[in-house]
Amino acid sequence: MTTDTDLASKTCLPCQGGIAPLGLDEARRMMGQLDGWSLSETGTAITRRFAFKGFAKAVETANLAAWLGNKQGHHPDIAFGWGYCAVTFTTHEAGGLTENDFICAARLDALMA
Ligand SMILES: C[C@H](O)[C@H](O)[C@H]1CNC2=NC(N)=NC(=O)C2=N1
Repeated sequence: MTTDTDLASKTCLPCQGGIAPLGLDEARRMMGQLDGWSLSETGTAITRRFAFKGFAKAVETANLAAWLGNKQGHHPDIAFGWGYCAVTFTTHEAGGLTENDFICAARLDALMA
């Protein structure tokens, strides 16, 4: 999809309070630009669960997601253990999803590809 490339080439804007989160319809529309991510039931977060055959890859992925978050100034919630790493993006300042979450998701996908 060409739109994936577009999202991954964007840079997160600093999050500020008072920003309205994307509505559920808009969030669903944005999901069309990502593969492998799932939208939370409330439409306020997106998660991708990476599966591996061991622990080292899970740790590597957690580190990569943390590095990306620091670089973009937009920080994911990360859970990992043997065989998996789950990365969740939401915009705390907005109380839901913003384009920043989709940018970081697309950037992580590009790094993992
Ligand atoms: C000032 C700074 O941009 C904000 O505190 C950032 C930092 N990282 C963040 N990360 C995420 N995931 N959501 C935020 O709202 C957020 N806010």
